[in-house]
Amino acid sequence: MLQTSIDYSLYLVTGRELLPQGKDYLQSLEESLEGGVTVVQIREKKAETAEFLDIASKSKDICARYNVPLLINDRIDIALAVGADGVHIGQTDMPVSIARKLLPKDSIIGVSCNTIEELEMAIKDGADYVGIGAVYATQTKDLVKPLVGVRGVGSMLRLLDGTSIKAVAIGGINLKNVLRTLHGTVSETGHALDGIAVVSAIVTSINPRQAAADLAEIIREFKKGPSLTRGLSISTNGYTVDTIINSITTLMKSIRILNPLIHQITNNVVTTQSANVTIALGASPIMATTADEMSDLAEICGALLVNIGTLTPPAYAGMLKAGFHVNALKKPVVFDPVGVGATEFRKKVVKDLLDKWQATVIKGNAGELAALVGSNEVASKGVDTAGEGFKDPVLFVKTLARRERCIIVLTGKTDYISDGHTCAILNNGHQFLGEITGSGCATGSCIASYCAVASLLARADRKMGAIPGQLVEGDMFVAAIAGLLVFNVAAEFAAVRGDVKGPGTFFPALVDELASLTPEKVVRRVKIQIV
Ligand SMILES: Cc1ncc(COP(=O)(O)OP(=O)(O)O)c(N)n1
Ligand SMILES: Cc1ncsc1CCOP(=O)(O)O
Repeated sequence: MLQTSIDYSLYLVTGRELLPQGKDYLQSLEESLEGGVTVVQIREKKAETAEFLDIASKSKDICARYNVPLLINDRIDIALAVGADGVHIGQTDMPVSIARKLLPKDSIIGVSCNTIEELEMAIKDGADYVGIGAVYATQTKDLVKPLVGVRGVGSMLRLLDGTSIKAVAIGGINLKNVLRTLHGTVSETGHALDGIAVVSAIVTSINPRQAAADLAEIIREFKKGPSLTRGLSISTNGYTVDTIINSITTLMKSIRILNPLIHQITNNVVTTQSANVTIALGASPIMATTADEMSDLAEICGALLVNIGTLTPPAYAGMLKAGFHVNALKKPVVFDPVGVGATEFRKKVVKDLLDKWQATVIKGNAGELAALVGSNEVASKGVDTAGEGFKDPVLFVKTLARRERCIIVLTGKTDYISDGHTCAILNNGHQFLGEITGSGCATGSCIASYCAVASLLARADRKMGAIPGQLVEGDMFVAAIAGLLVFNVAAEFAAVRGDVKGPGTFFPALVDELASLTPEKVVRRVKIQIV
């Protein structure tokens, strides 16, 4: 089989010990191939040589009928004996150079990689493909190395730019997280995985044909969708102020009709304010933190907001579950890493959350976003930015959006929003917003509310941006701008009201203005620049 013709999309690693009771191994393999598995690796950790040989030989015959390459885990001798298409070798197995000498010309050699250093070595050694992992926790193998996480995979994929080496990710990947994994692992340079390797997601199924078909469809749709290169915005022709304003007008009108439910796991300083702001916009808040209810809430909400302002271990457990379920249902997740730079615990939690689920929008001030990327260009004081902001905020948000595969909102006197390609610069708002607590958190509620509307509209009308292979459907870039703009313009109207004497009377007036704000009033005051 020609190396170039190999499709790594859905790579099955076998695991006979995981078969459902009564399910025959060869039957399961054949059904998996019917469902769309494109590469098979026989992984037999406990079989004696004779048994391994028998299984490999029978598996080879079945794979040949489907024209699917068969690889052998670890054992060069078995690969040679059954005429397999190649081998998969781990870091402590046979070196690639020796395997290459022993195997026939054009054999495929895959290498497991857990770190950048291992990947660099695999490239140097001339591997044909790499298996990067484990991405997530898995029950299938006792892991001795740290989890790579989706963002870790993305930073490794960059190294494959300009090479012909293919890459699959492995470890804990299943139907619920496969799209999130494909989306989140795309590198800053746009390098995507060639495929996904799974054991339990197919082998444990009583219907492996269906399990494989479901995975294969998601992978296929992702690969052909523009989300591969565009991330979470939908315009391929570029945005203009007019197109953005038109879309915001639609979102503002639709929110009062659709009244989306916004699930908010937020901090206990701002819960009531954020809920009231959400209602004033025309959406419905539900403020719930308990892990046990996250799966049900994901089904009924239009979007999720996760705000770590007053982080507690139970809320953290809820956040992990909520984002996972919301990702699986392709709904938006807005993430507000409040005060991430303040403590090591917050830093650890933020890294973990972003590795476990994909944020649609990350919103933060300069201090928070600097801490998120580990930069000391901007300092924080608790939850606030200290001193000057970024030297080049436009470049910063564009780069971070590409790295995190989401929309980045950098808040401050001037707000910067980017999808990694375009940046919107907003200059609305009022100084009172900086004199009350929770205005930043409430902005997160506004962004989540409009993200929900954009996603619901897209699902209802394919023309509004629904793309099957995309992690979240609808234009999240415009939705994020809408959230900021509506909140900040309402603040401008509230601040000049006769009944507003200062920050204390400002907040109720702000809620009133949000409740009565029209698209026409927003259009009149908008100060936006697109770069
Ligand atoms: C595609 C793929 N990637 C990684 C592995 C893991 O291989 P290894 O590190 O050799 O561990 P074992 O599978 O031998 O336990 C793999 N098998 N396949
Ligand atoms: C073989 C292997 N190597 C790293 S994780 C893993 C097991 C993957 O199994 P599953 O897909 O069931 O998590």
